Amino acid sequence: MNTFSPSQSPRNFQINLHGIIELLSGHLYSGPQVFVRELLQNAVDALTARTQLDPSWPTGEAGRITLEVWNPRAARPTLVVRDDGIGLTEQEVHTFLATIGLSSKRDEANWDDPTDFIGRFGIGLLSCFVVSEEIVVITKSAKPSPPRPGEITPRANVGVEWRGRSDGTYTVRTLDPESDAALEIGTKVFLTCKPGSEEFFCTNRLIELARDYGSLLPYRIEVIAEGARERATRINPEPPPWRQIYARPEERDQALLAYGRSVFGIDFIDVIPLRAEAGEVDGVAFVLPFSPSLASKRTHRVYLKRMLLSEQADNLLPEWAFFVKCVANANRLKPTASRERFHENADLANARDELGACLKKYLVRLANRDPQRLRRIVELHYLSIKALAIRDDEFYRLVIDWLPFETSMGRMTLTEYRRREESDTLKYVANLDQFRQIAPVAAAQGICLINAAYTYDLDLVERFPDIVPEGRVEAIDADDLARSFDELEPDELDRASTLLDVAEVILRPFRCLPQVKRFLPVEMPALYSLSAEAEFLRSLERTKEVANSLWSSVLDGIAPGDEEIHARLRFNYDNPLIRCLIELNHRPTLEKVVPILYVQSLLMSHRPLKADELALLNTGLSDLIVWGLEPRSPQCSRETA
Ligand SMILES: Nc1ncnc2c1ncn2[C@@H]1O[C@H](COP(=O)(O)OP(=O)(O)OP(=O)(O)O)[C@@H](O)[C@H]1O
Repeated sequence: MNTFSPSQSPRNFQINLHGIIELLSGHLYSGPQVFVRELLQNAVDALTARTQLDPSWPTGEAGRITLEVWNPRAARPTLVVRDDGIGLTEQEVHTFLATIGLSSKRDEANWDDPTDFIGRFGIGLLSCFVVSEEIVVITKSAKPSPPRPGEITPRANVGVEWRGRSDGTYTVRTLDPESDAALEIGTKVFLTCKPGSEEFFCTNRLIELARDYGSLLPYRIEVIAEGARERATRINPEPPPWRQIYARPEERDQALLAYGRSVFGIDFIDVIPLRAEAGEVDGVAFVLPFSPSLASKRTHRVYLKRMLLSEQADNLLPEWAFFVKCVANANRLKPTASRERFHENADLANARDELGACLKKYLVRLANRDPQRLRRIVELHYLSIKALAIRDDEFYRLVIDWLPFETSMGRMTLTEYRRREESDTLKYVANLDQFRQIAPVAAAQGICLINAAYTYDLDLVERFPDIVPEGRVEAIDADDLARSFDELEPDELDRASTLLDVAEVILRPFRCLPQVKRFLPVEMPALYSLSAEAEFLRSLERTKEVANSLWSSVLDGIAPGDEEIHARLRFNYDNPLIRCLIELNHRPTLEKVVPILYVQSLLMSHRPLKADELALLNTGLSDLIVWGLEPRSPQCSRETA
C-alpha cells in the first residue's frame, strides 16, 4: 500500500529562464522587435514616475529618452537606451529586476485598478534576452535611500549596476564613487547583439521601430547615430494629429486624411472623430473608399497610453463598424499580456459602445447636413449600415429608405421600391433559391419582390412594420404568385384535359397536382411550387435518403401524415412547347415528356432531386432518346398560335 509522508516545509518553484524566453518570443510576442517597445515603455514609465515624485519636474531638456548603437560595424554592436526617469534603488533592483512577474507599476492590493503606467506584468524586460545574452542596467534613483539603522537622515543614492544573463543568473554591484559621481539620475540599459539579431542593432532599423511604437509618446525620444549626437533623429516631434489645433475644420480634415494615407496607404473618403469616456479613448476613424468583404478582418492601429499596442487590433470598435479603419489611443484600458490587443472586459465593452455612438452620430449628422455624402457612403458600405440599423431602431428609421435591396426588378432602394409599388407593403422572399425561381415570373408580371435572403435583409424587412408606422410586409412564395395567373377558357381547358390526365397519373407518386394556367414569361413551360408544410416534408424525405437507419427511424416519427400534402406543377398554356403538346394530344408522347418537364421545373426551383426523381429523369431521358430515334415519331407542328 502506498503511504504519503506528510508534507514538509514549503519550497519555492524554480524557473527555467530559457523556457520562459522561448515562451515569450515564440508564443506571446509577435516578433523579436518587441524588445524596443518594452524598453521604450520602461523608459516612459520611469519618466512618468519621476513626474509623480516631483510634479515640478521635468524642466528644460530633462525628460528625455535616447537610443544609440555603439560600434554598429563591429561583430557584436551594443544598444544603449537611456532615460532620466526615476531610476531604481539598490533594494528595488533586487526586488523588481530579479523577480519575474513583479512590477513596481501596479498596486498589488488592487490589481485591476488602472494606473498611469504602461507596464504592469513584470515580464517585459525579459524580451531583451531574445536579442542579447546579457542585459546590463546601470541606474540611479531619484528617491533618497532610507536611513541606515541608527541614523535618521536618508542617504543619497548611489549608482547600481545589475547584470542579468539568459542562463538565469544575475549580479548586482554598487558603483565606485568616481563612476557614481559621473552618473546622473535615471537608467541606462545595455544590450549586446546576439548572432542573428544584427538587424535590430542598426540605426536605421531602430529609427523605424522607435517610430512605429513611439511616435505618439509624450516624452522626447531620439535615436542617435554613432558619433553624431548633434544629428539625433527625433522620433515624436508632435502630439497625435487628432489632438492638434487647426485654424479651420477643412484644414483639420485635410491634415487627418493625409495622416490616414500615411498610416494605412489608403485615400479615405472622410474622417470621424472618436472619443469615449470609458477607457479614456480618443482618436479618429477613416471611412474606407471601398467596401471590404464581410470576412476581412477589421484591423485598427491602437495605442495604449500613447504606446503602439497593435496595428492589427480588432476589438476596439463594434463589429458592425467595418466601413472604417481607426487610429486611437486609450489611457485606461488594459492590454493582454502579449500587449497586442485590449483585454476584453466591461471597460472595453463600454468604450466600444461609446465609439459606436460616435460613428452613428456622424452618419446621423450626414443625413441632416450632407445627404449626398451619406448616399455615397451608403452605396459603398450598405452592409455595415444595415448591420447597425438592425441593432438600433432610431438609426433604422433614419436610413431604411436609403438602403439598397435586390428585387425581381433589379437593385433599388426602399424609397424607389415604395415609389414604384405605390405602396408601403414590402413583398419579399426569404429564401434565395425560391427568389431565383420566382423572380423571373414576378418580373414578367410586373411584380416587384425583395430578395430578403442576404445577410441582414430578412431582419430589416421583417422589422419594417415595427418601426415604420404605415409599413407592412408580405412573404411571397410561388403559390402566392400563382394566384395571379390567368385561368383558361372552358374550351382551352377541354383541350388540355389529356395533358392533365397523363400528368396526374405520373405525378401522383410525387404528391404533385398538375394544373394548366396562363402566365408570363411565356418562355417558362411550367412552375413548380410547394406549400411550407410540403417543403418541410420534402426536405425530411431527402434527409432520410442520406441518413443512417437509426436517424431515418427518428425522422419517420417526425413526418406528418402526408396524404393531402401537395406540390403543384402549373403548365403554362402560353408556352410554345406546352401548347404544342396540348395540340398534339398524343398520350404516348405526353407520357415521355411530362416526367422531363416535371424534373426540369424542379431543377428550375433550385431544389435538390430525391432518388425517385433522379430515376424519373434517367428513365425519362433514355425513353425520350429511344423514342426520338424511332422512324415513326409523330411530328409536332411548330405552329402553336
Ligand atoms: N528604465 C527603467 N527605469 C526604472 N525602472 C525600470 C526601468 N526598466 C525596468 N524597470 C523596473 O523593472 C521592473 C520590471 O520591468 P519589466 O519591463 O520586466 O516589467 P514591467 O514594465 O513592470 O511590466 P510589463 O511586463 O507589463 O512591461 C519594472 O516594474 C520597473 O520597476
